[in-house]
Amino acid sequence: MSVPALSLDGVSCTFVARDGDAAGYTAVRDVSLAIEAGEFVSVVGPTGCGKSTLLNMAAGLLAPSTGGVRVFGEPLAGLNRRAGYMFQAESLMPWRTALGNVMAGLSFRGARDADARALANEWLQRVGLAAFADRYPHQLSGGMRKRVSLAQVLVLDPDIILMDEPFSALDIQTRQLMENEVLALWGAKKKAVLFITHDLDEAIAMSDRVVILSAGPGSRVVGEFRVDLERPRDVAEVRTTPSFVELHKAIWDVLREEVLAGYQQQLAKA
Ligand SMILES: Nc1ncnc2c1ncn2[C@@H]1O[C@H](COP(=O)(O)OP(=O)(O)OP(=O)(O)O)[C@@H](O)[C@H]1O
Repeated sequence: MSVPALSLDGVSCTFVARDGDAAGYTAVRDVSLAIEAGEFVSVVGPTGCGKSTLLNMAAGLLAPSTGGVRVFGEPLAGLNRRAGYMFQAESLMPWRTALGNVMAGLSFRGARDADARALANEWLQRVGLAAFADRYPHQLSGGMRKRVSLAQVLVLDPDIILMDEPFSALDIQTRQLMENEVLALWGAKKKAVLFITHDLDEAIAMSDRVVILSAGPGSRVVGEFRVDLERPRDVAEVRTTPSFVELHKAIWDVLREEVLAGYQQQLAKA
């Protein structure tokens, strides 16, 4: 059997409470999830259930309180260096041009300037920004900045890509364009992807598998659905197919309960 690119093995994460509560707050409890090389997996769940916490553990930014993370079979200690991350927040360096931003990771890794420049230009071209290489982030649109971030991640050729609601700040049309671009790039050179979103349509349209987390505290996996929709997919078109609609209904049947539970908890906290 092949070794998964990424596996979370019975991970839990308890945050220490600031109010002196000795038990702290357990965001996720006993979650196991394996992503094969080349597989695109989305995790959905109600707001605040612990999706980002899972991703941060996979990135090595947060150590699990119990359980462990393995990367291609090796226990992860410290940062996950085989993974590239793309987060919801803007991550570009405002003092560097688009090209400078894409080159940065290569330079940090010790690449020769000319090589880094050539590869970064190649990636800017792939994400449709060849003509904008000299622009600074503030001179680019939100969608363009996301494209630069994408190039910044992919230029390093990571085996695993971790994405935390990367397009949630974009308008719907730009978002769909970006989703299609990600799928095209992923299809050309399949990597293991862990994609976090609260948008079920996006999760189904993009993924091979959708994993559902329960409402917190102590979120756990409450459902897992394989998405056998044909590829290549157009994220806007695929949503209108009967198989998509059927799958959406089946997943929503499970997710709805959790979303309602999460909402109730938020009201209780307020
Ligand atoms: N550093 C921290 N200290 C204490 N509690 C935290 C910390 N980080 C997250 N939490 C709590 O853990 C829970 C899970 O947070 P997380 O950000 O993983 O959820 P999420 O599912 O990604 O949320 P959203 O969908 O709103 O982005 C939340 O209740 C949050 O308040």
